[in-house]
Amino acid sequence: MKPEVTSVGPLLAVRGLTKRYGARIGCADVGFDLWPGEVLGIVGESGSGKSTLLSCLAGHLAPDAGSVVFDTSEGPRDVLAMTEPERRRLSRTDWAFVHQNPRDGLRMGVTAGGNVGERLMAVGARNYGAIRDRATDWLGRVEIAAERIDDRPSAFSGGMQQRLQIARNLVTGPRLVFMDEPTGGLDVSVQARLLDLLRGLVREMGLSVIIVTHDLAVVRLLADRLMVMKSGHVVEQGLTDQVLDDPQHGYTQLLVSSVLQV
Ligand SMILES: Nc1ncnc2c1ncn2[C@@H]1O[C@H](COP(=O)(O)OP(=O)(O)OP(=O)(O)O)[C@@H](O)[C@H]1O
Repeated sequence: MKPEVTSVGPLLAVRGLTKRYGARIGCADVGFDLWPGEVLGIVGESGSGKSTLLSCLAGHLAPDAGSVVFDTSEGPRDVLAMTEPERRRLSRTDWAFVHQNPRDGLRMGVTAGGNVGERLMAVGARNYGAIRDRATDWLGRVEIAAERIDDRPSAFSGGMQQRLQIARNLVTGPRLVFMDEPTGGLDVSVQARLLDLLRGLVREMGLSVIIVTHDLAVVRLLADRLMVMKSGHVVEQGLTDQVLDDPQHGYTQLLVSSVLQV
């Protein structure tokens, strides 16, 4: 019998990632490993470089230096050295990206069922009935009533739109999910419910996630590990509870004590 091949390395290995905007630093010399099933939170005040870093990692922005090695099904590959079609394929199959604004991650002119179903079609699903069944199932998992399947997201509340974006992203079982302030821009009560839902899905699916947020409550609940950014640099990283309960860097201490308005 052939031995099962199991991956032994990190899912994502990032080294020396640097992006400048002219003389201004976006992010500088960022490095970390993300292991399968791990949730990494990236926190820092506004302008600290979180979005720049996430955009570079997800291939939306070309960094000036560094490497982002992803453990593809054919072995580790530097994402930055991939061709555009290769990267697009990765974004459709192994990767998912949950935007802060659901409008950036949904097709507003397509029905809720279509939004979820077209992701399945992008990875090869062809049977209409089976696609609709999977879409219905996923709407249920994100607490959207099945009877809304033929409604367009423009008829949904902000919270529903965000849950639909999550269903669209997770339906194909991605190996790595990027999230950019997924609970930002929502009412506090809606945020709490969404966070609960996300936590359930992350645990149930054993997702590997990189999540950017300025909200420490979000990472406290979701992230195994935390990276704290200031002025484009990582100033502290470690296990979430350790970093939040016993911050070593003065900047993290300020963040945690809420002296800094993030
Ligand atoms: N397109 C751009 N052109 C020039 N400078 C930029 C651009 N985007 C970001 N920056 C600068 O890069 C630095 C990091 O910004 P970035 O948006 O990554 O931070 P952030 O932590 O995500 O902030 P926020 O939480 O407000 O989104 C800031 O100094 C910002 O002014």
